[in-house]
Amino acid sequence: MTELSALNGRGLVLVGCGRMGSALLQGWLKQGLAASAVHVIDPNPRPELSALGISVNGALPADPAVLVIAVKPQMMADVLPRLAVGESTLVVSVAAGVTLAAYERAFPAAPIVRAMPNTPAAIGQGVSAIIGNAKAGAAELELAEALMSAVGRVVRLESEGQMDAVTALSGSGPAYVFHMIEAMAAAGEAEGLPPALALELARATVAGAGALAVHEDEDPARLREAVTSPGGTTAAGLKELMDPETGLPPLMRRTIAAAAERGRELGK
Ligand SMILES: NC(=O)C1=CN([C@@H]2O[C@H](COP(=O)(O)OP(=O)(O)OC[C@H]3O[C@@H](n4cnc5c(N)ncnc54)[C@H](O)[C@@H]3O)[C@@H](O)[C@H]2O)C=CC1
Ligand SMILES: O=C(O)[C@@H]1CCC=N1
Repeated sequence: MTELSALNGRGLVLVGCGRMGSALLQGWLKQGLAASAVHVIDPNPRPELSALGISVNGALPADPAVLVIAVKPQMMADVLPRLAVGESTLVVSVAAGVTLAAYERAFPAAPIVRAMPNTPAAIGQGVSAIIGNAKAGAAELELAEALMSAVGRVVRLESEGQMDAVTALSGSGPAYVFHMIEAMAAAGEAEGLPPALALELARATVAGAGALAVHEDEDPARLREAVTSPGGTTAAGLKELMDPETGLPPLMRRTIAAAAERGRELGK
């Protein structure tokens, strides 16, 4: 695995240091990237960046090892024409929707990797999917994997065509899970629990079930069955939740389809 300290000589430029950019940056600094090697471009930078010794909106290195783009897709038309890198800089973008072809128009000589992380990256528990363009060889993909591994797991995609589905599932997915916590808590309240208690139970249940799902590395259907006593409470609840017409499966199908479609629109 590539060591991020290997970037300290030529440096890394981060364009956009909001929620995702700063989560990545924290991971990189923990993995040995020197603050002095980081150059952030952001019109609204977080104040703590300069205190860390990071260059903010200053002069950029002529030939950085990596250029990471973490601005909103809607900003891309404004941002890309202001950036220029050559063939020896790896471009990594985490933006939803925007295609490799769009980055190739801006950086025709560069190896380019699209990465799709998610917000648990902020605590090192993210999952990112990566896909590179034709100029991104084994070394570049390994470097991109090292960058994204700093904030969690990494999977490599077989084709860019998978990226909108990935974005809809794992990129946006934390929001669905957070909403499930909200919905479970609201339902607990409706059954008479005090709001704080309902929220604490919902949050701890989702966290515990998530941890168990990963820890056991078992089919989630088996884990579900282990909760479900015949004729018991869970079976009664699941009868509603798993209803093929009105339950979670068709709802999740529509949810992920809508998110994937939005990704395709953002890429146009
Ligand atoms: N938030 C999430 O869950 C995820 C976000 N992403 C992608 O990450 C990217 C950033 O999203 P967030 O961090 O959530 O947004 P954000 O709004 O928190 O951060 C965007 C940052 O870009 C900066 N910015 C705006 N215009 C700029 C410009 N012209 N030059 C440089 N910086 C500029 C803003 O000041 C802000 O700090 C998006 O493309 C999004 O699709 C990907 C995966 C998950
Ligand atoms: O909502 C969005 O567009 C971004 C991409 C995945 C998560 N947040």
